[in-house]
Amino acid sequence: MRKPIIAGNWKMYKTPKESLAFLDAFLPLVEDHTRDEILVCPTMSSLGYVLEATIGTNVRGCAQNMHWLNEGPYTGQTSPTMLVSIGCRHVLLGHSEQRLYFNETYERVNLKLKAAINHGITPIVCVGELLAEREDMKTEETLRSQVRAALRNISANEARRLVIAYEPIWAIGTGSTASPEVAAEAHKIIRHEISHCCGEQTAENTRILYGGSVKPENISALMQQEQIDGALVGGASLVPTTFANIVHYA
Ligand SMILES: O=C(CO)COP(=O)(O)O
Repeated sequence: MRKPIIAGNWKMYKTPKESLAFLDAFLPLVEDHTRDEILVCPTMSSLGYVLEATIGTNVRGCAQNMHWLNEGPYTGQTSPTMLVSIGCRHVLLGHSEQRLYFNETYERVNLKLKAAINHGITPIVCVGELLAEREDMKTEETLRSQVRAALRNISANEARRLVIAYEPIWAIGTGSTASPEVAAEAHKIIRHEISHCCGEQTAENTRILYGGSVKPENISALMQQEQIDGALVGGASLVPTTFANIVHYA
């Protein structure tokens, strides 16, 4: 059984004060919820506050990125040991906004993935095709090569905690969600490639989340697909009641 994850990616929104105000409103709305793991991913400046405010609750704070080394002359970066030191046990890796605007590559995602695993941090690796790739019938090829590059030299044992997020770039922030069938088809391709890289059992156990214009109105149809094990929510996770509704309708 794969326990679903509902994660809210706050991107570059919310100061520490706004993050804490969100949690004040949100935590009571989901406090009895045990069916899914619930994550929020604030910016680095808010992460410590969020981690502290969620101690003893069913919500966890997740970093939006990290470096693969423990320390060094890398301005602007945060290391896995630094995340662990503030109690952070989840990280997003290879988000499309990192890939599109900050030259993130799957070679680096692979290094980060290994570092996360070595530090006991659950990695949520993002993959997903551009609209042009979908239109050129290159979705399968793109997803397979992304998964293969991210999972290079990762053993089945290391991939135990792996989570993948399928986020088609054409669905992010556009309001046009992938249909449940289209998403499920992509998840099947991803699961197949995981099986290729790390074995069938790993593929069966890996949670694959869908992301891209998830809202309270479309979450339950998406979650009805056997292949879809949760959601990575952007814009709709910024408002406590909206995100709580997504958690409840999932
Ligand atoms: O990028 C996303 C989550 O990581 C999706 O963003 P939206 O839900 O705003 O489309």
